[in-house]
Amino acid sequence: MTLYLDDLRVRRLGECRYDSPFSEMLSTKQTSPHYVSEGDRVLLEDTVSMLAEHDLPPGRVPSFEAAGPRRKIYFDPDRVTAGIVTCGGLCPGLNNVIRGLVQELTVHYRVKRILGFRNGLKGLTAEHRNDTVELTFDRVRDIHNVGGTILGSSRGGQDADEMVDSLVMRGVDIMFVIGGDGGMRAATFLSDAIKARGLDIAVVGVPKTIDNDLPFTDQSFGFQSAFARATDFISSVSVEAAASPNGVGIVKLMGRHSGFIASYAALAANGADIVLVPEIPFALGGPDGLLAHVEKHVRAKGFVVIVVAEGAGQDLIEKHGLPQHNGRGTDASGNVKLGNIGEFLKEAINAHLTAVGLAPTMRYLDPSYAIRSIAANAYDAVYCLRLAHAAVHAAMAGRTEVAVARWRRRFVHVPLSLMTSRRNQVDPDGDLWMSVLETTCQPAQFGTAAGREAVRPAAFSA
Ligand SMILES: Nc1ncnc2c1ncn2[C@@H]1O[C@H](COP(=O)(O)OP(=O)(O)O)[C@@H](O)[C@H]1O
Ligand SMILES: O=P(O)(O)OC[C@H]1O[C@](O)(COP(=O)(O)O)[C@@H](O)[C@@H]1O
Ligand SMILES: [Mg+2]
Repeated sequence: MTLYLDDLRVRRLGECRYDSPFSEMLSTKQTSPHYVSEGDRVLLEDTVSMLAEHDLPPGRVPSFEAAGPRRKIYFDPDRVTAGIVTCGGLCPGLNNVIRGLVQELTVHYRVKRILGFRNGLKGLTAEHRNDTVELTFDRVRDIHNVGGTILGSSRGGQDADEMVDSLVMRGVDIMFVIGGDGGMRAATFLSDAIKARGLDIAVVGVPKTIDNDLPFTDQSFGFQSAFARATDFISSVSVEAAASPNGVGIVKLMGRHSGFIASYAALAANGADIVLVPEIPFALGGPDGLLAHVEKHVRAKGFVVIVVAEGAGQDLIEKHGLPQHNGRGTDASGNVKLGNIGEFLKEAINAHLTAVGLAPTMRYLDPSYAIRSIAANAYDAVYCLRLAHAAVHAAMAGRTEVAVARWRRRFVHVPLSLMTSRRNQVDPDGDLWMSVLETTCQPAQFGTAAGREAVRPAAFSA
């Protein structure tokens, strides 16, 4: 998808007429290596070759509006009501973002009314719209020390017009939606419905995903805390596998369509022999298949450690798996329910090693919720706070249909629709995956493309 400057422009509700509380601080600021002034923009691309491909004058190259405070703002803080909602799966740092939004709104902009809608976007339905929490700084002061979200979250679709009715009835001028791809999509529908009615309500998204699968953001908040926690489980199975006869350690980590957690956790633990991600299909059987590779490790050093992302190898489960491992349908938000690749591998490897006379000791861990329910670490705490600052500045300056993100280390405004225009995935040709291959020494692929189709592993032969 080629993006042009106009695709990256952010919608504004109108002219900014009020002095911002930051106007004095900003009066002498200009772009420097560590600051982007409000009149400047941040490049979408960052290599000479990519820029050269466009062959455009500097003012036309694709670029994002920089996030941050403006000298003039759109909303009169005295008359603003802000709303906050968290939706979708949990992720470390949700409470930090809520706290940061409330702190910035109340301390600097002196906004007096902030409503927390409960249990995700369900909280904006007619049935639940009056069941809100008044968010004051006192109420949120200590919430960043715990995981989860004080507002609750949920999955499942809602009617956009009903949600707009709720915002109107509760007098909300600015709505902050902290959510993943589903939440960003819902925020886009909400913005569309607001625009169709000609209402003066800003919608600002704070992208949240433990899977790190949202585009136009270097890494999503909470991701670092989550993969750091995941390394503990890799270490545990490594210790167990190494101490057991023919030990096989398997850790299944979250990552529905993107193997970032598995890749980063494996790099951090630096103890995995094999990493399997949804982006790179693999074959089980055959001389260069996964099972042969596992066997090689067990024969050579007595054990093997495998890190697998939950979305990996779904084609194999469909084809060779036992019915209890299959995925079934979709969840309330329309996300596919995946087959259990961890259990599938456990049985396939157990059967294979037993068949070749290496009866294994299997050590399997599925820490899923244990890694996403924790509090944010120090790095993510800072990141969440800065995203919250950016979101409040964007909203007060009348930006709408926008998400705040960190792109190439700068905080920027990304049009909401772009956040769901593609999925961030581990690039098999990218340098992250190269690092995984360098670290694990696993082959670039298990089985040839043709082999992946044709080879049926012995363990699952009819
Ligand atoms: N296609 C959709 N249409 C309308 N609303 C959606 C859609 N997908 C998701 N949503 C809304 O976004 C919320 C969160 O989506 P979900 O996929 O569960 O999590 P996430 O935001 O983490 O990806 C859902 O509760 C629902 O309200
Ligand atoms: O059991 P739940 O709540 O549906 O969550 C499971 C899924 O949530 C995820 O963490 C991602 O969810 P989000 O898109 O909501 O961030 C996946 O990795 C995982 O498959
Ligand atoms: Mg999602």
